[in-house]
Amino acid sequence: SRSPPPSDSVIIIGAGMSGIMAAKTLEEAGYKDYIILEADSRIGGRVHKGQVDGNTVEMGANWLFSGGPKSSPAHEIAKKIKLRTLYSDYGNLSSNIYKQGGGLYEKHVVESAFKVADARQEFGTNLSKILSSKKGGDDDISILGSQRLFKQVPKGPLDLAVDYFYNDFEEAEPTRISSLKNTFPRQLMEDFGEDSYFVADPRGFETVVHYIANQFLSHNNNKITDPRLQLKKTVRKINQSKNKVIITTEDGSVYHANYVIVTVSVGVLQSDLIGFVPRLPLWKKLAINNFDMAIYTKIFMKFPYKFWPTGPGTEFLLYAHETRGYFTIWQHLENELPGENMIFVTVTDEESRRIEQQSEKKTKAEIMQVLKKMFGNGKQIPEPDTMLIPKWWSNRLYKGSYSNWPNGYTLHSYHDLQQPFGRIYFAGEHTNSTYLGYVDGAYFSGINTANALIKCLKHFCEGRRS
Ligand SMILES: Cc1cc2nc3c(=O)[nH]c(=O)nc-3n(C[C@H](O)[C@H](O)[C@H](O)COP(=O)(O)OP(=O)(O)OC[C@H]3O[C@@H](n4cnc5c(N)ncnc54)[C@H](O)[C@@H]3O)c2cc1C
Repeated sequence: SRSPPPSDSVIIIGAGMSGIMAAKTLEEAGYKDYIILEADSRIGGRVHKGQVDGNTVEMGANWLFSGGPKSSPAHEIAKKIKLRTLYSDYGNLSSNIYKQGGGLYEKHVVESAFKVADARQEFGTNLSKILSSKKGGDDDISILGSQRLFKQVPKGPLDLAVDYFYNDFEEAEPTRISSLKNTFPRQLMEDFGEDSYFVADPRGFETVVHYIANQFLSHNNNKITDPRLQLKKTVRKINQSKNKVIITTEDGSVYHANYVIVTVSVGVLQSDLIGFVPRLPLWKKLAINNFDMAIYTKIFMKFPYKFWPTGPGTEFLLYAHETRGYFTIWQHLENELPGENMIFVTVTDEESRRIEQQSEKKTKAEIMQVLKKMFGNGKQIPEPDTMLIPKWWSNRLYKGSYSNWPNGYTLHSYHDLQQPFGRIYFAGEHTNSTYLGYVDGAYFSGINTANALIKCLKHFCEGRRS
């Protein structure tokens, strides 16, 4: 276009929860001159259903939370649209932990391991509160560091499996890495509650994002027709000058606007998918590259028949191996998808990276070994008919699952991560310090960043120019 763009035009990069909420916030404030550029052929981003032989599973976000003093906006919408969710009951886990070589640990043995894990967490949470109460102080320690200080470092397969369940199952990174101060207490659970509900609806969790989008983008039969949403547009360059931004996509399209909101994951920002002209300043590059993108992988399997226990109190199972995080956390899907003979295992971090790089055949063989130990009991067990291994890390549009705050990363750096640079604003799960890593974090980040931009359009711009 030859004519100069109107002075309040905005481009939003990414149509995940944060991008959709940023657009909605602009729209409701009367700023309708925006375009959303999304690389994928769908909206929703990391809220993404998959199919296993016709059964819907959630490859990305899966749990919603409740029972706390505040309510989770994602959960509220899920209730409104009657999304099917099932309460995750971990209460019987002490009867469901398998030894490395097979057989269950005795309940009382596991219960004392849980007691120690609870004590570690309590010590860590108290220490974290002390560290946080020092205003402006940068003192922090890793979760593992706090366990050392408590003279209670996990060792042995059972203790490692329990520690992995308490920590990595949520942060998706090892305790050696995660910041104690910025992890405990887990603010999301303090606010929204610890009761977790597993989304199991054939429409998928992503219906929540669609529901929001349909409130302000024109649509027809559930398909968004609004020309301001442009799918299959992978942004490769953001060129910023004094008066505007020029955005180039992979297919050669060029877009002009006055401001841009970048909602891609911190993993994508760490990659070279999007080139910035001029380059991002050092303070911004440090903030981006010192933060962590964790990896969390659910490997879904459908078998010809069930050879694991079903019925009350059996949904969650742990496998305790001497290698921390080696196919530790299992969940069967008998409640969600009865009669479908489905189960999944969760891996994180280096195990996720390893599995993404090796053949499915190799992964299947490893899993069969584990399943044989857990449930074989000398009997033959069948191979899965179908496996689904999401590859969040290899996918250039995500480069991981969700962000995690590493020990040593200061509040000052975090502020730099959130800060706009000139006309470039940042949103996304990783920019919400309260609910970092969650769908609700993405939700609020979209609102907050759009509001900061609206403030700029109205009177005052925060964006540092160098
Ligand atoms: C395996 C897994 C499990 C999870 N479990 C939970 C859970 O149980 N509960 C929970 O609350 N949260 C969970 N999360 C986290 C949650 O899914 C995310 O925090 C949230 O969805 C992130 O939203 P976002 O808008 O910040 O980012 P995204 O959803 O990543 O949106 C960014 C969008 O930008 C697009 N994009 C990337 N690069 C470009 C480009 N160059 N040009 C154009 N578009 C681009 C992407 O395609 C994407 O659609 C999980 C995530 C994963 C992956």
